[in-house]
Amino acid sequence: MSGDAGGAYLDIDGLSISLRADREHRLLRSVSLHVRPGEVRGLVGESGAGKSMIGKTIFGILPRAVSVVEGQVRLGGTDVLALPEGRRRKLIARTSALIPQDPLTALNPVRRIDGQITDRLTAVLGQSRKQARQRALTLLEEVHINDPERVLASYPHQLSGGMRQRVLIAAAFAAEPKLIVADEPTTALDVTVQKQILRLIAEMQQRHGTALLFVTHDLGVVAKICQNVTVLFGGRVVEDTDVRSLFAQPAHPYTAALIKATPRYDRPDASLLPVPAAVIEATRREIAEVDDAWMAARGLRPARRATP
Ligand SMILES: Nc1ncnc2c1ncn2[C@@H]1O[C@H](COP(=O)(O)OP(=O)(O)OP(=O)(O)O)[C@@H](O)[C@H]1O
Repeated sequence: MSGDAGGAYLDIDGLSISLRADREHRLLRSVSLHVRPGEVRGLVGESGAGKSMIGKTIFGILPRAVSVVEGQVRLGGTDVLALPEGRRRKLIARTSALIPQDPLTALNPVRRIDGQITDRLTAVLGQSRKQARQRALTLLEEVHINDPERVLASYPHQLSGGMRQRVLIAAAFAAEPKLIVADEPTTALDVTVQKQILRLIAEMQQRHGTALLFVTHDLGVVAKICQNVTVLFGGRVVEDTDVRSLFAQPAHPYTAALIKATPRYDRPDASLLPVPAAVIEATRREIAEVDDAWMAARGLRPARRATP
């Protein structure tokens, strides 16, 4: 495992979250993860691994049923979990942005695109409406929208899925955030549009030098745009490495199996092997042991053998 925190903008250290109703059942298990300015880090795992919970913790939007048990989430050195609600919101608005999975639900259906980009600029950067509108036009050009005036005047339903995602990418970069979390941003799009959007996110990230945490279940996407990767299983980090090493020498058997289960763009005919049940079982056992040690260290009762 690498996990070098030096110079990172986002530092997550020992983060555990659990259900309020059962604090010993952790959904995230002592997760540590770091993203430096200019770095693209993939956060990979199958459905239910806890990827979205990490993003939700950073943005302070965890579901009510869930709470943080321990750990730190630092943005530029400030622990957001230790801040009072108002200050936390301000810090996050000033420094961080989310590119969500589903562009349609992320946009307000009854407002024109204009206000949905410019609000952030007036509120966060204190720009006048006129300045904000000019900046919005420039941003839409940056995301390769040819007729930005028309798009600013449109309602979300008047745009295609790909166009809506371009608008959200423009909105995410609008206030020059230090950190962007992209939460499966291409899942809702068809394959050709996915490729364009992926390329666009990479291009914008490089131009702006942003720290980017790219959440995905697809190792193929990781190979394309990430430098480093954190692999989650059952809310626990099983591997944290650079992308080249991940594919050349996966350290964890689960990661090795996941690679074999991932379609390759360069070898579309290669056969795919599902992750073997034995690997999943062994990884679950490993996590159960970690849970036992975690509970013992806190003087809690010996663990039930719950599956992660
Ligand atoms: N609102 C909620 N209340 C309680 N538990 C939840 C809630 N949402 C998710 N969970 C649980 O938290 C765990 C992690 O879920 P999370 O959505 O972070 O996974 P994920 O890796 O993002 O999956 P996906 O790729 O399907 O979005 C799962 O066990 C899930 O059942």
